[in-house]
Amino acid sequence: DVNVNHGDKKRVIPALDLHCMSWILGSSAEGVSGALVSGGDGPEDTGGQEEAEKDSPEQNSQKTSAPTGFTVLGGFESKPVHRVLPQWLAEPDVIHRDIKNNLVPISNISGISAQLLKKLQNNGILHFFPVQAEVIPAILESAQQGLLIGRGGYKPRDICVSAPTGSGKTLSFVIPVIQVLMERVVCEVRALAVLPTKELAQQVYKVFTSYAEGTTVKVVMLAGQKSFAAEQASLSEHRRSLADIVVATPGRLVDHINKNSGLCLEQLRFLIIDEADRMIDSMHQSWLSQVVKVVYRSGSGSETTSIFRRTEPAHITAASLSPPQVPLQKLLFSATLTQNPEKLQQLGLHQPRLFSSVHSQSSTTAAAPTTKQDRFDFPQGLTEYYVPCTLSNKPLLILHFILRMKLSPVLCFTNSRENAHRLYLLLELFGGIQVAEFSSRLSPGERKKTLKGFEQGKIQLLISTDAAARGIDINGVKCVVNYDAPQYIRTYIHRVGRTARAGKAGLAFTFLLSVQEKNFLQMVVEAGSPGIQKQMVKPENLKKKLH
Ligand SMILES: Nc1ncnc2c1ncn2[C@@H]1O[C@H](COP(=O)(O)OP(=O)(O)OP(=O)(O)O)[C@@H](O)[C@H]1O
Repeated sequence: DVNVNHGDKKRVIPALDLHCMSWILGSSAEGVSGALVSGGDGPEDTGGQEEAEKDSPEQNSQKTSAPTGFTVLGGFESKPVHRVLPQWLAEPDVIHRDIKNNLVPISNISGISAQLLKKLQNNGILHFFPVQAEVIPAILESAQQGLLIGRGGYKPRDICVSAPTGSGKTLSFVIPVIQVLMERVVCEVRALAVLPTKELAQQVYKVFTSYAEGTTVKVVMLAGQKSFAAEQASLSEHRRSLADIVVATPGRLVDHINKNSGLCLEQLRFLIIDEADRMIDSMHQSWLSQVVKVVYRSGSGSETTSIFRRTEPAHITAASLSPPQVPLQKLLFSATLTQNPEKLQQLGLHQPRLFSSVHSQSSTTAAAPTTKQDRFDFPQGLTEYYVPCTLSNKPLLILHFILRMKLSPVLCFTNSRENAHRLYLLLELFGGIQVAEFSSRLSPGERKKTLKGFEQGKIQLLISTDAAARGIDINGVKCVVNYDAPQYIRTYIHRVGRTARAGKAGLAFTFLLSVQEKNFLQMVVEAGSPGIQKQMVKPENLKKKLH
């Protein structure tokens, strides 16, 4: 047996392995170097190393070098092995971060009908934000040939978009999808947007319906807002589809697929996955594989001989190129899209194209190693602060922000619904401010009413769990307070992203106990925050009368 040194790690290679290695060396040197790399660097192997070191102390003391004539390949001591990003992730199409200075007049983007341009104008949208100016033409271009794959088997590339919170990602898929579907003849479900929560589905549904109004395009929501039977009735009538676009939550979607409720996805052209990183995390529910299965159902049965059969993408052959079929294109959106290729792999993307605003020094190139933590972009108008605090002065601090600093409306996040409820009761008892809570304690109807009241300025302070952290677009939130510091960077980014939306300014304060400071600040800086400043509130300011 032999000890091989990998930098500061040692690995015992049994004599039998050495035999094998010299045999392999003769046939495939690459195989050996690969085996050694994974042996020395992979975290899975650490246990194995420790085991080996424990089991054979006398071997450890030997410090033997490789036998004469045997060369260890790879230069492990000087060259650590790094994972390299695939090119599409390492070199994205860049989206400008600065919204205000990169507005594009809506008429400059070709391919949008006069009817849609008019609607945009009526909704007060005269310019596209940078993400829209990049992504709308890309989606329109991918459907240039109509809804079918043309001769030659052209299949559009899937599109991934990583752009900050509040940068306008919703319209960047709503506009092109409506534009493409306006030209359809028969009503069939051709676009499916999947969102993680009821509230988000409702929000996206509203945007879709507002732009589909006056066209023949029909939008249906499957998010459990209505009874199952009512949703089923809205999908089809006498086997005729009543929906072009379906907006759904994964649970309800799978329910409709399993119960065969009349949701036909055999003509699905666009699969929109909003809040994509969260949706990847919920992949254990296997909603995506269920969708893909029903999309390609027509190609697997007895109708396979039909000219309009739809087959799952596989190797391209002359035969596979000839029949025209509808391609399924995936469109992914998130403010915190993972850069982890293994996670993205679960989505089965086809030649993906990434649009990202993550600034260049943080995005890794094919030659550079990936960093330990994903880096993201923050909205430009956001100013971040942390406020050192103690457990007992937190309630006084939040009152100080509202009553002294006059920062309302404030959206305040806690880490649990119990904490949200307790703080709500305490502040109600204190009196003098309009306060409400938002969590799963409330029914969907109550939640909707609360958000509306907050948006209308009837509520000064909304205390929420992470139920309102993602995607929710509440107009006029000036300030976000993390009453409880978030544990994960993604949670932080989505929470603070409820302010500083659409190029506006906003403030975010995070209350930090002294034990939390070091780790939290490190997490935020490593994620790419442009800077988080310290905001001290003097104890004497909290002692003065607040009313
Ligand atoms: N071109 C535009 N001009 C003016 N306002 C816009 C434009 N595009 C979007 N907005 C507004 O900006 C706000 C944020 O847009 P949107 O909700 O699409 O952001 P997002 O990128 O999806 O954010 P999040 O990641 O938090 O979900 C919305 O209120 C929307 O109406």
